[in-house]
Amino acid sequence: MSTTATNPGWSVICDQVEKSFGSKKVLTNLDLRVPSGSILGLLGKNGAGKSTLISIMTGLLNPDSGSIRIEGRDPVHMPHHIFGSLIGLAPQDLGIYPNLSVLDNLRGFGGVQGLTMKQAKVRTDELIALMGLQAQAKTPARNLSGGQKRRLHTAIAMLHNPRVLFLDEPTVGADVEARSGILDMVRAMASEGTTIIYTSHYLQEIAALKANLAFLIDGRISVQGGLNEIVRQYARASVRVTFTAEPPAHIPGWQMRGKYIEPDHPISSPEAEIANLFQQPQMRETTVADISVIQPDLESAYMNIMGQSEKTTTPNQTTPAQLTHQGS
Ligand SMILES: Nc1ncnc2c1ncn2[C@@H]1O[C@H](COP(=O)(O)OP(=O)(O)OP(=O)(O)O)[C@@H](O)[C@H]1O
Repeated sequence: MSTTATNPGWSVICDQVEKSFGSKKVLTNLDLRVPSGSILGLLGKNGAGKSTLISIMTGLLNPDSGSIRIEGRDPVHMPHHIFGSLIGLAPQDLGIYPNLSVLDNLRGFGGVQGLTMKQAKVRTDELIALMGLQAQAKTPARNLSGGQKRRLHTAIAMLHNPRVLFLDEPTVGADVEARSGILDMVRAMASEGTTIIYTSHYLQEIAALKANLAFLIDGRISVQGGLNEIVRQYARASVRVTFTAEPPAHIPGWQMRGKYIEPDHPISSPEAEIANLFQQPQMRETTVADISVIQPDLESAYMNIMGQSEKTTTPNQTTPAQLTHQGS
């Protein structure tokens, strides 16, 4: 069956996926759809099940139940050669040969992934330039810095230009420069039409990639949508009023945080909150050092989404509204 005939527009489809380790249920009734050619930021707390889900989507782990399609095919039963050409995976643990140079790692893995020697050479040169590792091309991988190793590891998953690329925390341990190099590589792959599933705890990276977002909470994708859509729906503006000395005694609707106070509730108009604050009698005896308006952003949305999930007692009831996949 052709991909387009069965799943027009979807690179990844997970339906009702369940996975437990012993008595521990990690994924439960998980549904996920990822449009072809998009970048998905898969977000969730430590231990939420992101790596487990990636292992299932890449056929390394069997689900207990449910169905998975990658480009219309079941990853578990896919012939090895087709699987290899469709999927690229950079897991969290580094997979490079320490005694081989950067060049030989890339050319060697290129051969394993079915590239001809000529293709492997061309692609290796491209990736070395993209990674900014020209000066280290002949350096044994064991002598690279942590961030350089991480770049090499990520590049290996990209060698064969897979249709779907899974990157599990690709910037862990990377410094600012290495991180920027990895983001450039991801953008380059996305611009070629590769679908990318990207996990990270660095929200700024997800924002910089303009990725769509999926929040894995209590074993399922509880919220999914475009970046702007998520920020619009879940992030809140706030205001922060800092005092030169001690903040005033308790003001209803505000909470103290050291030398500053901020509203203890979601606000719709920062200006109205500030005007209201200055009408309070407690404010007469104080000297204000600074008033800042905090704009709604992904971090605020993340905290609100996670906060909502903590207030629920039953899994599968995490948010009142579930967003669609589109938009950014
Ligand atoms: N092979 C395994 N055997 C038993 N438990 C496992 C196994 N693999 C994962 N787990 C458990 O499943 C849960 C989900 O782990 P997973 O690594 O998928 O989370 P994660 O969201 O990727 O976390 P992190 O952000 O810390 O990388 C954790 O409680 C983990 O201990």
